[in-house]
Amino acid sequence: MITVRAPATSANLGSGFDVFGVALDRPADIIRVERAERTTIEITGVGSQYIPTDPEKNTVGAVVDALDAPARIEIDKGVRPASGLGSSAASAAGAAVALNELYDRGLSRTDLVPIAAEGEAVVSGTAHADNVAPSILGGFTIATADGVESVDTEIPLVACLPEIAVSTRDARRVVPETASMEDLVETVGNAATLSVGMCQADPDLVGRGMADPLVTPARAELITGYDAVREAALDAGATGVTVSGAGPSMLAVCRGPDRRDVATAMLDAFAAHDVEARAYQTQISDGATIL
Ligand SMILES: Nc1ncnc2c1ncn2[C@@H]1O[C@H](COP(=O)(O)OP(=O)(O)OP(=O)(O)O)[C@@H](O)[C@H]1O
Ligand SMILES: N[C@@H](CCO)C(=O)O
Repeated sequence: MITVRAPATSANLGSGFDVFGVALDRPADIIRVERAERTTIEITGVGSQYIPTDPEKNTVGAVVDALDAPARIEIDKGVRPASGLGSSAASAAGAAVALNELYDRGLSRTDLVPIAAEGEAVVSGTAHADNVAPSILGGFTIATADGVESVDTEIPLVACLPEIAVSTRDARRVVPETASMEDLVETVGNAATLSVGMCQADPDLVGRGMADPLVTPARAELITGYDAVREAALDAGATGVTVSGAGPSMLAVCRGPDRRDVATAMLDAFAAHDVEARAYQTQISDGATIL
């Protein structure tokens, strides 16, 4: 049996829609695989009742097919589904790493990224790699049609998950189909600033570079209390706040000493809107680990 811990991730980071992602040091999914004639999936853990065990409908099923690696698969969910924390991707990423090892396929971590991304197509309709890339490779990742780059870096984060359900499929429907040249220029500048900030492990630059006039405003409307939570986090010292992935989680970048205050401020602001939430005081981390 092979066991893999695959971390939660936060995609987009505002200015990098469908491109940027980071691995979080918690929460994580645990994936166990052993060879079998026919693929079966058992799921335990947070939100497991909402996740299909049919391999045709679970993200790990597409990975099994791509690697031609039938297995008995146990998924212990640490990452709540429809959270904006890469729940569907964590399972796909963990399965890709585990099945590659189990069947001795010899693929590199980079090779596994497009394979795990096939799982994302099962749930959201597109094989976007911005969650599976950081869950497999760790760090800050830039996933484009031409491949994936990753940067090891250290940035303190707060990921705040409200008890609101937003599916990636629904959140993709509100993404504008066109953009003005003015907004594109602003976004390119912000994305470049963010990338430099990641390379320099500078929370100020990363926070500034997360600003996004294109996708985030439409998605923020799906999150009750978004503006108040964002303001509260900034007042408590966050250097930038945005929607995590497709939401409903919100991601705040901060300096290490401010992380606890930022988490408390975000929770209090959600509570003021009668929304229960939990906050992960976290940081950018390594990718999937074989235990
Ligand atoms: N192994 C899996 N783990 C989690 N969700 C899964 C899995 N397989 C299928 N799903 C389905 O995927 C959907 C959750 O994926 P979705 O992309 O909406 O959320 P997310 O991965 O938490 O968000 P994001 O990609 O924005 O970070 C749910 O409908 C769930 O049933
Ligand atoms: N880039 C994806 C991430 C969520 O799966 C989106 O925002 O729709």
